[in-house]
Amino acid sequence: MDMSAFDTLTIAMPKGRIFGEATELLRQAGVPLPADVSEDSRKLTVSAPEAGLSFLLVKPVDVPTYVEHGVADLGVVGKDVLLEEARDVYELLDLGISPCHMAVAGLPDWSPVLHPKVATKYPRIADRYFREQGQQVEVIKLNGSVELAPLIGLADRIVDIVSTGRTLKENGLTELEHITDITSRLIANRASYRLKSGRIQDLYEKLASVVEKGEPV
Ligand SMILES: Nc1ncnc2c1ncn2[C@@H]1O[C@H](COP(=O)(O)OP(=O)(O)OP(=O)(O)O)[C@@H](O)[C@H]1O
Ligand SMILES: O=P(O)(O)OC[C@H]1O[C@H](OP(=O)(O)OP(=O)(O)O)[C@H](O)[C@@H]1O
Repeated sequence: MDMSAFDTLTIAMPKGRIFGEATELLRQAGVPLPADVSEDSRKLTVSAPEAGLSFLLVKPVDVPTYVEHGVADLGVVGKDVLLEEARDVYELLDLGISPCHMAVAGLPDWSPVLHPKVATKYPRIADRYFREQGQQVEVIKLNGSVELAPLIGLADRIVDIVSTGRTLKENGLTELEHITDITSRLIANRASYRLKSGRIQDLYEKLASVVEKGEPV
């Protein structure tokens, strides 16, 4: 039996790094994911009407936008994106997947300057971090290959994600300060959270129980 649009839950899924772990977690929680909710698929929206579910396959940084505007009821997204985008959404659950951390890094022989230049994909996080440290910096926004900046004199330091540490190591950089730990989160649209509370609560509980068991996804 197909459910009405009112009962359908739309979930914004991040393509890329988080995707595999996120879909595996949903499967473990008993969510029937259609075969074309897959990294190989070029489809951007997939529905499973019999389960009352619909999936949007989107860029990770856009997940909070879809959820804030209510075109998705729920989303899966990294805490880094939530901190950077500062969207008006509920953060429901730490899914514990795709762990990494945000750090300040630089050349090992870096010596302090009064107003360092900081290159980053995360200008808000960097701004807030250095403000809290009482340090004035000039933030330079980049969209990738951030580790290059100190090597070629574009910046004195970087703020970026560290996971294995391989990118820092291979570029001769060293981690200077740990800013915050990052994992992926389940987020919800504020109105959906009230209007679809039964379905959202049901999925929340199933996911929370999988996360609590802590089995590798
Ligand atoms: N080593 C890592 N580097 C970057 N993000 C990581 C890492 N490990 C886990 N993550 C998580 O994965 C998310 C980024 O995923 P992904 O790299 O697919 O997206 P993206 O940054 O939009 O990709 P792109 O590099 O194409 O711009 C981050 O928001 C973060 O929460
Ligand atoms: O500690 P590691 O395991 O090396 O992972 C960290 C690196 O991975 C990410 O870059 P990404 O691969 O997304 O490329 P980008 O330079 O295009 O952002 C991140 O921005 C770091 O550069």
